[in-house]
Amino acid sequence: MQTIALIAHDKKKQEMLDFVDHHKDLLRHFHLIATRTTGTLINEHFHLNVETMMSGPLGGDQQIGARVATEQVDYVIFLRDPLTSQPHEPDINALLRLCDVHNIPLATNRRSAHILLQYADQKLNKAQS
Ligand SMILES: O=C(CO)COP(=O)(O)O
Repeated sequence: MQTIALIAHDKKKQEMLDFVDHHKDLLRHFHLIATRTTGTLINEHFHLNVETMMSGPLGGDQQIGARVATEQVDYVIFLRDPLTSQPHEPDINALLRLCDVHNIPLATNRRSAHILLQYADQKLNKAQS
């Protein structure tokens, strides 16, 4: 099963919930991992069995980065808040960098996340046919 990492900054959490609601039938076919608050919220609303790491500011981005570095993540959806400075900015940048190092598809806003999931859906259907 392929793995998708889902991460949202605080001001993007509702957007992430709306996004997951829209795509939940597809997301059920993936192993989902997330930073703690994001993943807990998704689990409370949709029972998608998201595996949670630590919260972003406490090292969750780094934990997901470690999974990216060890090729255990296939896609990353990170709804970032570009208008609020984050205390753990270096961790965020490290995660984005690792996605580029390992050539992992990364979407950092909702529209690109939709496109990413359309692609993931096509790949899934191809693999199943
Ligand atoms: O801060 C985050 C990503 O940088 C998200 O962490 P939480 O999901 O724990 O809020």
